[in-house]
Amino acid sequence: MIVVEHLSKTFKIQQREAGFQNAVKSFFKREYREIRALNDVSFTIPDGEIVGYIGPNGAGKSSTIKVLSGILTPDSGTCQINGNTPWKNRVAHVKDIGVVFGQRSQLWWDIPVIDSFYLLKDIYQVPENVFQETLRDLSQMLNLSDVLKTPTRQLSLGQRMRCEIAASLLHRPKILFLDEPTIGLDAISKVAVRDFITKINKEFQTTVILTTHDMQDIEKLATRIILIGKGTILLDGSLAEFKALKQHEEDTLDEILVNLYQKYDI
Ligand SMILES: Nc1ncnc2c1ncn2[C@@H]1O[C@H](COP(=O)(O)OP(=O)(O)OP(=O)(O)O)[C@@H](O)[C@H]1O
Repeated sequence: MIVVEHLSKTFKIQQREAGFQNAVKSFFKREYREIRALNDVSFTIPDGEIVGYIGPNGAGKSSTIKVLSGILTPDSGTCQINGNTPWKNRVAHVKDIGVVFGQRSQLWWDIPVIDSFYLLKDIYQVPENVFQETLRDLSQMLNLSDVLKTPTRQLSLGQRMRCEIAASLLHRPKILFLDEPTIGLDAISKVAVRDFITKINKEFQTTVILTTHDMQDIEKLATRIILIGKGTILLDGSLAEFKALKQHEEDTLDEILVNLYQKYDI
């Protein structure tokens, strides 16, 4: 169970005008602008749910995932995930969660994928027999046997993403945070990733929070949608409720979303 209450996070960004004079000026007097990345964010997610966490660029999606993973400490608010506060009980918390940031890698770049997996096994202290069993299952489900001996830097994006997802699940977490897991993937890889997420959710009741700009991911996977804009939760409901917001019969999910962005001016 994930319980998030009144999370807020503000970033201070250094600013200066272009040009040499302004560079010198800013060396002596720094000017900052504040960005409220999260503004009083609250939601509760029961075990086994797949939530689509959507919103425009810069809305606060990754910041939320970072707070929930314990990477970022909020300015205020609380978060309890299976009884742990992510940024306080980090060691206990990371055993419960898997995280994939589509734009970053958790695999070591120059070594074969299987070696990265063994390093993660040691980091998470996964017993040998559990590791072998999980590795076999994940390799089968994600079709990894051909790529395990390849260094990460030589993998295609789709191959790497399948390895990233496997890496996040080697310690059998109950909760999976996926930040843009299908970004840049071709149709075959997208479908493979979506099928896999559906499968682990059905088989192991894994709770999934998924951020994506691909509304087909949402349609295929999410039973619930949370819309965030300018750091504020604007909508929280079922996929059916989201679809019911269409203005014309032929509106796609993207068009419903664009209408909402316009309505909320985000
Ligand atoms: N480390 C940081 N320092 C300063 N500002 C940041 C930092 N991380 C995020 N921000 C700002 O916080 C806001 C929310 O960013 P965030 O990455 O959470 O958005 P997002 O919804 O994930 O966007 P996208 O869809 O583009 O990935 C943005 O305005 C961003 O510039």
